[in-house]
Amino acid sequence: MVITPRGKQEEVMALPAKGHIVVLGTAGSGKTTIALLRAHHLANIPNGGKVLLVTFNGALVEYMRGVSSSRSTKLVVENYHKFARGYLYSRGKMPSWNGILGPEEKAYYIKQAVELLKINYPKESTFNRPKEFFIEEITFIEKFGFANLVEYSEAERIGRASSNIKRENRKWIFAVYEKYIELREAAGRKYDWDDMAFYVFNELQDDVGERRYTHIIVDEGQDFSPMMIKSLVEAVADGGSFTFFGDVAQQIYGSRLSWRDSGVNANKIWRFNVNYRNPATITTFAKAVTQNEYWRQDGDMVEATAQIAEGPKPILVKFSDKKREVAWVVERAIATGKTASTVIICRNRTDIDTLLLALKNKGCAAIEINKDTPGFAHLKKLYITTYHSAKGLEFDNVFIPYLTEEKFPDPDIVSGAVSNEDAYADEIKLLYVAATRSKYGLYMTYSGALSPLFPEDSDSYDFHDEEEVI
Ligand SMILES: Nc1ncnc2c1ncn2[C@@H]1O[C@H](COP(=O)(O)OP(=O)(O)OP(=O)(O)O)[C@@H](O)[C@H]1O
Repeated sequence: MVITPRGKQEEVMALPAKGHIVVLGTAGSGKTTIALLRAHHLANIPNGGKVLLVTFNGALVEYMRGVSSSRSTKLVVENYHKFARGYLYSRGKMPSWNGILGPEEKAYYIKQAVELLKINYPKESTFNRPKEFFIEEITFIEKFGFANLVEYSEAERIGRASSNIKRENRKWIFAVYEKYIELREAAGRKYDWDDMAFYVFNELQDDVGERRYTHIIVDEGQDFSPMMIKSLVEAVADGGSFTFFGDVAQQIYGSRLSWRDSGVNANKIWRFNVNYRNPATITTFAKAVTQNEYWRQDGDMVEATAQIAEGPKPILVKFSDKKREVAWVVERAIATGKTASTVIICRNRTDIDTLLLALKNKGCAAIEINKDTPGFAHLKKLYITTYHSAKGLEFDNVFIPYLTEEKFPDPDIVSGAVSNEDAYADEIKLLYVAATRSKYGLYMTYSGALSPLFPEDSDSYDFHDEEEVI
């Protein structure tokens, strides 16, 4: 389908190919579409330089590759970590074996660092805080890229409801961070996934060589850390352009940090407020999600003021047990998947496995979408995925099972978080993302008690008991 950019989309397409551009848009407002179209446009400038289109989600990288039929050798689409590894490798800073520390090992070394400092400072109570607290705080230091204690001490600690740290105690946390780096290096690991961007940025600052990319475009930018954005801005060639597309309502990777702290310097912020994907019935439901008590308001959020599509009101069905719930979801999803693209969105692997098995028993092999899904395309088929991997994608019909208190918010996330409020505020955005994937139908189910993250506004959906639908 050929898409003609409209309104503000058209204005963004026509912006000059230099400087910084920021586009904030509501779900379905064409951010990805315009990111792709602009990337092609820039890559086709005669004698122009190369273009890098970066997105967070691997499934979306594949989707974008699939959507762009006219492949230009000047356009590269990849996720941030591929870019970061490639760049560090090109500078001789990436060990050929895996030099990146995974999250579990990171947690292990941070714990070790705390234990070692405790021995040296037995009276310091900061070291008695839970391990999760240190992991979260060190990740914050990494994502911001504080180079020293002074920078860290002066920073406002944003995006966190509880456990404020007294400024005078930040030195202890920074000491844990430094000890962690020391232990990590002794084990031969140069980076973890959260601080690679810091090293990329520093390396770029020393790198006087020619930049590979003249234009860099970021899609789903709300989930990039300030340091990731900073490093991409730094990677642009002189006279080139950097364009940021994002939606703060869809920030689902728990960092709660703002693009505003990343050194992007745009004269004007473009706001896309026309939703081309969701019917008004779904934008009304999505809005009700943002009015739940656990949702944190953000001035950068863009509300949909107009919709193009039409569709039925979302439904919520209550079942007496999970078995019946799964049976209904499987039967209905198989039926709609025969005539329209349909997805079942789950919170975790276990739920996906349960549903895959139930689908298989009904003779249906659903297509699983994950970060490695090659050449994903939205055919008239049944797909299954997680909330996280559904990000950026769209389907005619969306099924969201298990919206029960017991499963959503995910109890593992809540128990591993420093505060319940933070975990709830992160989890509720998953529901917003999942609901806004739908171009037509939205079918939600639960058994037992309804999730506290579900909208309180019951006018935004139709409620049914199982007897009414079976
Ligand atoms: N100008 C347009 N005319 C017709 N359709 C459009 C237009 N712009 C976008 N669309 C369609 O709207 C849908 C949503 O677009 P897109 O996925 O780019 O939005 P998005 O802002 O990236 O959404 P999200 O943030 O929710 O993932 C797509 O099906 C796209 O083809």
